[in-house]
Amino acid sequence: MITAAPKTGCMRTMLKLFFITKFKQLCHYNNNPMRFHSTSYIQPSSAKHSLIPILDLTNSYRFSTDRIELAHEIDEICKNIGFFIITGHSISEKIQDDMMKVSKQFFDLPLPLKKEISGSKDYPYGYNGLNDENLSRGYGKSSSSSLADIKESFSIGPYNEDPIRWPTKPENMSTIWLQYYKECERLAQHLYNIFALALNLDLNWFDQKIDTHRSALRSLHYPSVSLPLIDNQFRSSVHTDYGSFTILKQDSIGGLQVENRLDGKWIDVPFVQNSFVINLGDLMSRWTNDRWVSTPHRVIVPSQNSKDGFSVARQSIAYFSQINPNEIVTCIPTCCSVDKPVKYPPIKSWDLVMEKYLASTGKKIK
Ligand SMILES: O=C(O)CCC(=O)C(=O)O
Ligand SMILES: [Fe+2]
Repeated sequence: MITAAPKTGCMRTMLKLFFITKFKQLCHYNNNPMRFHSTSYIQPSSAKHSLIPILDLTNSYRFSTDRIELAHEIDEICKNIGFFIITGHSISEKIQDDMMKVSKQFFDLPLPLKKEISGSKDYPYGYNGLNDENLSRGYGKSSSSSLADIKESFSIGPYNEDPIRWPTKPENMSTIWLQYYKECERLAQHLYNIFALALNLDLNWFDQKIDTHRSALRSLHYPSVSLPLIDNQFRSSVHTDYGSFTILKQDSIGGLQVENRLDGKWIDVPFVQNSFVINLGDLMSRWTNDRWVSTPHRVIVPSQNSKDGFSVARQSIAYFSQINPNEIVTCIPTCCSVDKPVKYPPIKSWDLVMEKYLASTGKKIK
């Protein structure tokens, strides 16, 4: 339960907000709009849709007033762009580096070894090769690409459900992946707590919805290819993520872009050392009755990162946070009212996710 802050705490928070607002105004006029927390206080409305805010979580782990303040900021961001970058998240750089390294070793293996574990309708994880996926097919809008994404990936599901199918090499893959998965699980729990506050719910409202979650961890490799690409071909074609939200680690190569919903222009997601990109998925948007948005994004080959007519390879790691597979997704109580009637019929969370997954892998086209 959230308890009301004592009056002195209230005063302190108000004063703090006042000074933060003033500080942010200064930052803004110094042409540095990216490095502060909120989008809500000073930016013109178009900026709410065209900046990827950077949030430092450090104090939100320690002080409830900071958690509440952060929750307000996150609510604004999730209403407008649904993407933000977090620092101060408590996942060590060593664990992140190990995960990148072991994934690279896997992708460097000969194709038959990588294909030992392939995904199917019954096991939607394992290896997906260069022609296996077109994310925009699941997205199904006119801006979709008809060409496969130029990427390969390896994914796992939860460690406490069916046994995970591991490749035979590299040997330490399972240890490092499980460690990374569990760190993301912890970070996701913290984010759910903040999301609950942002939606005016009890801090622990999401706990029972995620205690048997079926989140997936996926490592992505975008190989070096000769340029120029065929028109309309992408490393990851335009899509929205399917589930609750994504915790993404990207390397410094660049190329991840988010669509500005107001003018359709593409916004680059900057690389920030030791950070994660958080973006909402379709399930969260539906669950909140569209109070929060699941924003289209894609990965292009950035022109500044090519060498001798070839693109430089890129790597990323995505943890797709899902809720319990049997949870019925129906409007979160604080997101619907007489003025905001429920928009969507109830649906089982796993059905929602699988529908899109199968469409993007061509196993079932919508
Ligand atoms: O690799 C990235 O930066 C983003 C990948 C992505 O959006 C996805 O797999 O859903
Ligand atoms: Fe995505």
